[in-house]
Amino acid sequence: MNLKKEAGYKAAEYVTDGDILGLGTGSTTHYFIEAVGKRIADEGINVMGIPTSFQSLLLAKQWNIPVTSLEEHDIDLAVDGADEVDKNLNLVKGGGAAHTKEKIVDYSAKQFIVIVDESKYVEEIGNFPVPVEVIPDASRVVIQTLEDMGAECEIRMGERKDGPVITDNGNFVIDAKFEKIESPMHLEIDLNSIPGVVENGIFTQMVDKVIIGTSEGIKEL
Ligand SMILES: O=C[C@H](O)[C@H](O)[C@H](O)COP(=O)(O)O
Repeated sequence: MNLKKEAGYKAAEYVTDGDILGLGTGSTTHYFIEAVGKRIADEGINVMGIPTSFQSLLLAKQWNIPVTSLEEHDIDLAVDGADEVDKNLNLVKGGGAAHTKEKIVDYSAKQFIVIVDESKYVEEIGNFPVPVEVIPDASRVVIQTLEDMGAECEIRMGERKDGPVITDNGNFVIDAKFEKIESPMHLEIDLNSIPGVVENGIFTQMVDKVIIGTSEGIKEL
């Protein structure tokens, strides 16, 4: 069973005619976008998408989902994946370096649904290093500050691209591994107060529902 696909297709059932959708990024959201595209083709529902990355923009175009922007519309429903989810609905996101636009879109939506397979559901977040998007010129001093906060840091490197990953916004990503995240809410705020940090991948607010694809079927939190 493809658990990411199960979760993505389940989330598409929550889409209603006329919705403005936030389109998350990643291999799970891929299936949500596909399922919405199929509903447009099969049922003729009338929706528009606001992409969170070039990846989701291209997928929306592939599935004939009309795209718009936050300049034009508010979002009714955002659907997005996650790298970790805990029982308090705290998330770590940004494994694909898309967390900055994702947070803007997801936090502004009237409803925010997270879709994951069961491997992402954890007791508490923090095993997955926290992605921190930084202005490139600030990366050395941001790393110093993060290390002072107890994190082990790496600038994320490209694959099939020499040098650092460059985000859709033209920045670097530092992956910061904390031994333990005592308070996700405070860490989310504290990281964003470091000069040079654009956004971090901890999401502690706004999640309305988590859809988990498990080998025993869909579970919803
Ligand atoms: O930057 C990427 C996003 O936050 C993704 O939503 C997250 O990494 C989960 O991706 P996937 O569904 O591919 O595991």
